[in-house]
Amino acid sequence: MRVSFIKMHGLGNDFVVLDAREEAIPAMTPAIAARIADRRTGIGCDQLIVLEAADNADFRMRIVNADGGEVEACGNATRAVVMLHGAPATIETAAGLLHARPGEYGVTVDMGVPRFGWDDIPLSYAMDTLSMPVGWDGLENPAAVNVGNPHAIFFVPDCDAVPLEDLGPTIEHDPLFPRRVNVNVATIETPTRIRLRVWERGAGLTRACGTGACATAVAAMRRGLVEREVEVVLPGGPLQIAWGEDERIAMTGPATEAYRGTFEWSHFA
Ligand SMILES: N[C@H](CCC[C@H](N)C(=O)O)C(=O)O
Repeated sequence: MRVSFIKMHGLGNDFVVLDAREEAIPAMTPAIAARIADRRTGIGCDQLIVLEAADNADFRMRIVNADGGEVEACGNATRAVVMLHGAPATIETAAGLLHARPGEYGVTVDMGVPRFGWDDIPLSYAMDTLSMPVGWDGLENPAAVNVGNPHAIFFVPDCDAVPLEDLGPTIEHDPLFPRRVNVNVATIETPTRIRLRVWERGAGLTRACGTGACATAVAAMRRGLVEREVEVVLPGGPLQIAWGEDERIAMTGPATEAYRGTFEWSHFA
């Protein structure tokens, strides 16, 4: 069966988008997803995004990491699918309903209210999630935030100097994080600007991470390091993050369609 796809990215965090609303696609298993995402033998992407019809939303968005694991949230992909939709949208995700709208500066997504409880992250046992009494080879005292998905955030003098390709997988798979974790290393440049690199759960180093930018901005605000509206600069470019008085996070940034194509499903099944 030939399947159509759209290759998209948000600041270089790239996606293979399958629109199953009109054209049904065969069952997506973790193994099939990982084969499609493989950059050498597949199409290649950080995440696979499957759009489905939804009863109480404009559509449902399923997010599958490059390792085949289905996860709750993806900020950059949310902007991408809303750009495809071309109008304000309510999107059903495993983390709940998201609201988003295209605008002059890209797409703005209401990412909802972040959670900070140790069991909301989740962590394996109770601890202060604003400054956790843990460390890994020089990365110490992270914050933890759940923005639909779990994030650990380390504030460091120079995020570019951190060997994230080595420490990322170690922290991602630490038993402290029963659902694993996205690993963020951030440098506060000014009260309105944060530099960020992310090792993503199930995808590795990416050019950008929307949920990572949201989690990092909120953690920095909770620590009094930045204002309530900041620019988060990732390797792929900047995102604007605001944390409103209503406790909801607004993320604004670009999304890009790269190309469209088709592939033979049986090649990956
Ligand atoms: N790796 C993330 C999912 C994708 C998040 C990232 N691509 C974003 O833009 O938020 C996780 O397992 O929670």
